Amino acid sequence: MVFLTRILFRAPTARKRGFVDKLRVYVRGGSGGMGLPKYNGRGGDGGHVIFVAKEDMTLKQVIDSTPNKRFIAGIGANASRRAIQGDKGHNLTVEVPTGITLLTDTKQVIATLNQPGDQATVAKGGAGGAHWSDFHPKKGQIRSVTLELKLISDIGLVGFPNAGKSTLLKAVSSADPKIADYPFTTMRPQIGIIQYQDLRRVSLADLPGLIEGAHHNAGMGHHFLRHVERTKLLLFMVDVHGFILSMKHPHRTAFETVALLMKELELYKTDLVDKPAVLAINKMDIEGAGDKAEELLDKLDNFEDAVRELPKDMRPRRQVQFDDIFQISAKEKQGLDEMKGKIREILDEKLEEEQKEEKQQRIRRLQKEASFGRTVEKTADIV
Ligand SMILES: Nc1nc2c(ncn2[C@@H]2O[C@H](COP(=O)(O)OP(=O)(O)OP(=O)(O)O)[C@@H](O)[C@H]2O)c(=O)[nH]1
Ligand SMILES: [Mg+2]
Repeated sequence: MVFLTRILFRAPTARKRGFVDKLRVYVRGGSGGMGLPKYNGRGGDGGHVIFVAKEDMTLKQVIDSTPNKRFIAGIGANASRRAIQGDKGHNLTVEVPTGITLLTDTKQVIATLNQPGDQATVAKGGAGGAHWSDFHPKKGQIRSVTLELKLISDIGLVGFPNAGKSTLLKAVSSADPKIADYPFTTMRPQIGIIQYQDLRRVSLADLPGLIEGAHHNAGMGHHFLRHVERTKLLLFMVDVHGFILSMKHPHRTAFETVALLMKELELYKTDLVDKPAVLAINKMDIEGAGDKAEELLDKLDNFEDAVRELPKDMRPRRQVQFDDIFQISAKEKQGLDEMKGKIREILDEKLEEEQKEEKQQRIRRLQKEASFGRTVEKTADIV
């Protein structure tokens, strides 16, 4: 029993399983080369450290390739009698996963590399010595950079532990996640692909379960929520029977888990609450589920009143508006086809809106360019 309790309450970290989604590295641009006063020679500039996004790359591979996590570019060559202009130091190009955000120690974003081939200079080389610097070279830029990986997926699954998220992922995609009857079975995000009959593919990310206080690092913490930041749709999932972490913890009803999920989301980032979202009420195959689902739907319909009945620290400030609510059994594969169909409609609508918006932006840009062209012509006429 003592052993079991330990398993249940240890807040596991994904790192233990070798999954890395955050990495801090040291980067240094090359120093410039010395100038040569006698011949007015100029030292070569130091090389830059450049991060470039590559598809199918993991942060683990970055560590494996450079275990000391230090990336240093080449120094510029000194000017000499034979080479008045010293050679430039070589740039160091480091391949990193696509979907990486690069941050300074003060959490300022240096760049986000969303597409394969996107690149960012993370440490500039120092200028070579020349007459304007008294022939003294400059040092290269030195800093620590944190690489944060955000998975790219169409749909992000958000739910308490044991809600059945992994069971759903397995039921609707070819992914084969671990499923078990204890909390925090999933310890790292995993993506599955839902393939529709017309071959349209939609990706679904299964994340470790969230519990109340996740923002204080309870359970697995809420840092995995970063992986839903760029999803197009949030799929909330609740066990219709609610959740209990252990006998020592209070039982939370399905409505309470929904409210707590909304709260954790807004505590992580307020604008996550505005993302399109749907709710899956799971485990409808178990006896008594119908009444409990009714109760939940009722409370969602009267959200403000229902929330007021909750203790203050459990109340979300804002309500996530669900575009649709489904009653399913992930285990028995009931209601999944309908849910998949509706989800696809929502995603397609969103895609259409995005394309329309892109088109309008293009038109606006072209109109702007055209009116700029006219202005230039008019100016030319006047001259
Ligand atoms: N009766 C029933 N059991 C289900 C259903 N969906 C999942 N379960 C069971 O619920 C337990 C938890 O399922 P998981 O899919 O591992 O839950 P999870 O949300 O991924 O949990 P974490 O990874 O811990 O966050 C397992 O024992 C599943 O077999 C369902 O629709 N009906
Ligand atoms: Mg799971």
